[in-house]
Amino acid sequence: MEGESNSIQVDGMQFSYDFQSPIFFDFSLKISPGSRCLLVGANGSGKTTLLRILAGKHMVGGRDVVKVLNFSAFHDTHLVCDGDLAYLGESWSKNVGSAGEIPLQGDFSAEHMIFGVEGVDPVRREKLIELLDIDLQWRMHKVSDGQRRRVQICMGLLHPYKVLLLDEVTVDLDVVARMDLLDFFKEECEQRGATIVYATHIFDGLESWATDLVYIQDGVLKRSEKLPELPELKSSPNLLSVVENWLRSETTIEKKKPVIAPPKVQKSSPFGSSPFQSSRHMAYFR
Ligand SMILES: Nc1ncnc2c1ncn2[C@@H]1O[C@H](COP(=O)(O)OP(=O)(O)OP(=O)(O)O)[C@@H](O)[C@H]1O
Repeated sequence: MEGESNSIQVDGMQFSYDFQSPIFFDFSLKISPGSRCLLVGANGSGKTTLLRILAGKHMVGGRDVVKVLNFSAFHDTHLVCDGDLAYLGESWSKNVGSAGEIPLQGDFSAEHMIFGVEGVDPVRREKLIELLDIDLQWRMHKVSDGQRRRVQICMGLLHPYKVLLLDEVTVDLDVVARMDLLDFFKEECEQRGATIVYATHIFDGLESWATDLVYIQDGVLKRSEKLPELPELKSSPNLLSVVENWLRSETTIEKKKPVIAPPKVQKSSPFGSSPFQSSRHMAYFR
């Protein structure tokens, strides 16, 4: 089967928040194993939404529409439970700490947070603590945003994922931490065949880091290319100027037409019946 060769495969996806018109309409994407794929696009183009869908946080379509490692991102919960699929997104910055998306109240040390994750290879844990220069005595409610972010990243990487989804997680990191982390990710892809999708607006040092580039505009896939083969990169000084040119020359995409009427809420189902609607309410139980 063709899908087996891709770490991520999206076929004809449609997604809308609540009863709004679809952000994604007939959206398809393939990402191969070992890729370090940059996901770029203007603010509001759908990067976070796409990553959250890939992370299994929204139910979209049927089992075959959004596949990660050839399993359904939403339905096959073992992807996340076994650590094969990891997602690093929303910042903990406004919370003391966090267990997934649940904010924690209280005085926790970095050690308490990191060593609270079970079933972890101690060598990998030590490596990450060292890489991210984490002081285990840090009190999570007193550290800086960047220090808190390091603990969040460390916890998210403790299990050796096969697919890692990153939603601009390096934004609070200093340049040394950022570059060290990018090197670590590269090593993970090259040595273990891990696949990384990284949504970012910061392109420093990424020309030689990324293998693939996906550009979306208003939920539409505009480009999906191998980075070394990107023609614009041959005539531009860097990736920043390539992406800047793309975003500056964006013209309004004709509004996508919803193909489904807003579902009538049926008595038998509190959530309506359309398989295309967002099912965030279900994600809350995960
Ligand atoms: N929870 C939500 N409910 C309704 N609409 C939403 C929700 N989250 C995002 N949107 C809308 O979906 C669209 C895509 O948002 P998304 O956050 O995916 O964009 P993005 O590309 O990640 O943007 P940024 O670069 O600013 O992070 C935007 O128009 C946004 O207003």
